[in-house]
Amino acid sequence: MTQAPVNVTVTGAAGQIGYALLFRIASGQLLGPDTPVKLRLLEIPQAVKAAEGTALELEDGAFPQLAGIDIFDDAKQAFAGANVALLVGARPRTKGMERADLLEANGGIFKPQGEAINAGAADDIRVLVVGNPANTNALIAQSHAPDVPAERFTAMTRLDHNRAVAQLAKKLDAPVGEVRKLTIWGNHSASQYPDIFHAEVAGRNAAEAVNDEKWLAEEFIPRVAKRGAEIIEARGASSAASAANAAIDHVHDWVLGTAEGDWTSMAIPSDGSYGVPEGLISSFPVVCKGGKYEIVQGLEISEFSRGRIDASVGELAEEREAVKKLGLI
Ligand SMILES: NC(=O)C1=CN([C@@H]2O[C@H](COP(=O)(O)OP(=O)(O)OC[C@H]3O[C@@H](n4cnc5c(N)ncnc54)[C@H](O)[C@@H]3O)[C@@H](O)[C@H]2O)C=CC1
Ligand SMILES: O=C([O-])CC(=O)C(=O)O
Repeated sequence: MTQAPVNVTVTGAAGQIGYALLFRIASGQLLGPDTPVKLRLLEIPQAVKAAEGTALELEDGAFPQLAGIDIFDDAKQAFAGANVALLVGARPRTKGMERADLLEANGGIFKPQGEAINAGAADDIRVLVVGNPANTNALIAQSHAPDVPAERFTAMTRLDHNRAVAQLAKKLDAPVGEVRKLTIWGNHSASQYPDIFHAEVAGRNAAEAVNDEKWLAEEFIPRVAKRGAEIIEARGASSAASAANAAIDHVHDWVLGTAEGDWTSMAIPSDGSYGVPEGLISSFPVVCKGGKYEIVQGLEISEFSRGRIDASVGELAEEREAVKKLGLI
């Protein structure tokens, strides 16, 4: 390891995703085993002590890739020099809260974090927003970082992607490693559209192999889209280790590339491809190479898919209007 350490800022470090995520980063799974990392943890003042406890445990891991840990309750300091930023901390919805209240509460978090990224992050900063509502939180942060290229702000739909891969593999009784080219379109919400029409399983077209539109419409799509709620119901808490795993996958593939002959799903600022209004942070099929992502072009979109993509993208456009009205973007 002769390389200079990469600064990775993680917000919400004392939360449940943070706890699962930090050990994976420290062990070299985010950026590869040869890249040393320095962790910069951001928490609210009341949770700094808990983050310090996690830092003690990280130390006890004796990870050769971990070059240091700093803990902050100030965003400007936490993002100073950041090369990778994982924005996990967010305000969860509580009883009686309307969607607009949630957007407003999160605006109070993602606006100053966007400003802090703009002020002090490294030139090669890459941002992944995990905290919900992830797509629109990413839009808020991005709009307050005018000096950072817009495409560096992304939101996480990789958990949805991985969930869809697993469900499809199970249906076809195939190993997950045989599933390729699946796509999540739209918002990380129940309106998302997991698309298997271009997917392949063991080299065969997945939709043809499944050959069961009823299963697709009534089981697969709702199961993937509502998996978050299913986990909450079963575990009594929202997905944490699987969300951390997906965050690792997202950044790993963005920096180190997607596998040859495959693609992944990332929520990224739309360039207008596939009729998604420009600027919305919406999930697309992407290929990553040389540290950059590119939308997979030229896929044929059936009527079945079109309606579902439009519905999810419509929801994103409504969220954008709502945060505009609140003066958050
Ligand atoms: N995009 C996705 O696929 C998924 C997103 N999520 C979302 O990720 C977020 C985090 O989930 P958990 O870790 O389970 O929540 P958690 O409640 O266990 O942890 C959140 C942490 O964020 C901290 N925090 C709050 N405001 C902060 C701020 N301004 N700066 C820094 N830290 C702050 C809190 O103190 C807390 O420690 C939630 O919004 C959740 O809905 C969860 C699963 C999947
Ligand atoms: O549903 C939730 O609250 C957490 C989440 O985003 C997911 O598991 O996909």
